[in-house]
Amino acid sequence: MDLESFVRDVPNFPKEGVVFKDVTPLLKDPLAFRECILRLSEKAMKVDFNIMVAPEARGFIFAAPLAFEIGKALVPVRKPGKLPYKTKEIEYELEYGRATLQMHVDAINRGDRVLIVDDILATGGTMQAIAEMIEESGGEVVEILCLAELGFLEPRKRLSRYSVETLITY
Ligand SMILES: O=P(O)(O)OC[C@H]1O[C@H](OP(=O)(O)OP(=O)(O)O)[C@H](O)[C@@H]1O
Ligand SMILES: Nc1ncnc2[nH]cnc12
Repeated sequence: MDLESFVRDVPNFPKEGVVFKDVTPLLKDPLAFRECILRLSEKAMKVDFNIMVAPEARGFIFAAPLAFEIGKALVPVRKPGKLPYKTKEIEYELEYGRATLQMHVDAINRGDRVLIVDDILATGGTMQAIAEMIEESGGEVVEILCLAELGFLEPRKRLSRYSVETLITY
């Protein structure tokens, strides 16, 4: 199945010059979404890790069924003010602006082996920020796994310290 055909380009969203990769057509097609989760599972099962970490909001959509499918722990990274316990946070830049993400201070323990999951890898800013929080907590990022990467933004250069796997490359 050609998963790429279920991702729609929306020019000039959320701002002029950005071509937004819209995954909602993929979510709306049960067979395509299922195929996507199974293909991500195949990749994730090759990795020796104990915790999956994913950012709000689109990361959750892919990480939750994936964690369920392969029986792994899931740690949510959220936008500010959403997590109820003590948090650590990081400010970062992504393709279309600046943002902040938070994680519970006790979510990652020293020695944890972490797989980070998201939908779109654009500049890699979001992944780099999450990796920093994980490493500050003593965890090791063993892989970054995303549905699609925007190769022309060269996220792999910025993430050269990490193993990066994706299903679609633009
Ligand atoms: O590689 P980058 O340049 O950092 O961009 C990628 C990030 O941008 C999007 O999230 P967004 O912050 O738009 O949040 P959302 O999932 O709530 O839509 C996407 O889901 C990734 O997390
Ligand atoms: N072009 C893009 N499409 C969808 N999500 C994104 N996150 C960052 N850049 C993006």
